[in-house]
Amino acid sequence: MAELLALDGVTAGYGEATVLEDVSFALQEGDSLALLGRNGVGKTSLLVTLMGLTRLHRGAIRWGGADIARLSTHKRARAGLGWVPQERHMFPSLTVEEHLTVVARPGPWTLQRVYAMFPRLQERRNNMGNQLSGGEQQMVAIARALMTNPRILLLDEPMEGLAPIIVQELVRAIRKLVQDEGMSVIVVEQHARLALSLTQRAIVLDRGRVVHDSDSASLLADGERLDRLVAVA
Ligand SMILES: Nc1ncnc2c1ncn2[C@@H]1O[C@H](COP(=O)(O)OP(=O)(O)OP(=O)(O)O)[C@@H](O)[C@H]1O
Repeated sequence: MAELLALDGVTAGYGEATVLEDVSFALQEGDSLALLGRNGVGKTSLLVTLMGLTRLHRGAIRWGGADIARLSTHKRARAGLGWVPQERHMFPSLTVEEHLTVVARPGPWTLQRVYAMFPRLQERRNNMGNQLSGGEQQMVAIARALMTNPRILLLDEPMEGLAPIIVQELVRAIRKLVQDEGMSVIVVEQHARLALSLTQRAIVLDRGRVVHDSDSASLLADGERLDRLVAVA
């Protein structure tokens, strides 16, 4: 299958400060990646770098084979990078349905299909952004990214701060996206075991460097190693 995304020796950061060091990996269409590591190791910065919001000091980022280093965030989104940032950016004066329709672009993901993925959003479609629970906001954030018809979803700690029952609902939806719909995803998650159970491949960062790269199942099976890599010291 064709290469979707490739990072080649990416060193990036904020201004002169370097936060990511020599990060390399490649994903094919339909791949799912768990991006793990302790707090502050650079996971969010990696997603932000893919969106062009850090300074790329060295290395290359290829998207569908083309170098995207000079593309604006907006153009990267239009090119199919579906970013779901940690802050969910709800608009208090828009309904759920308006959140979804204003960003819609042609493609297989329609309002109907997104509602089938998140039935709760269909029930809440006339609610305003500020009348939603944290879990519902997270669903809107993912659904909104789907409405742009992305080729990959970049999910930044989608389960953070959510009640267990909502986490279950979200996990079911993400699993469906990955396994049944073949959606490419990168999931940043503090709940490492959960992220590993959702994905095929896992990368662990430590102080901005890749310190582990394997299939998710084998890291999940090696609990001792996993704890060593991601547990809070
Ligand atoms: N906008 C910014 N400007 C300067 N430094 C930043 C900025 N955002 C993050 N950093 C620094 O970059 C480093 C990596 O942070 P990042 O948020 O990417 O880590 P993370 O692994 O996602 O952590 P967490 O799980 O806590 O979100 C940290 O040292 C952080 O202080």
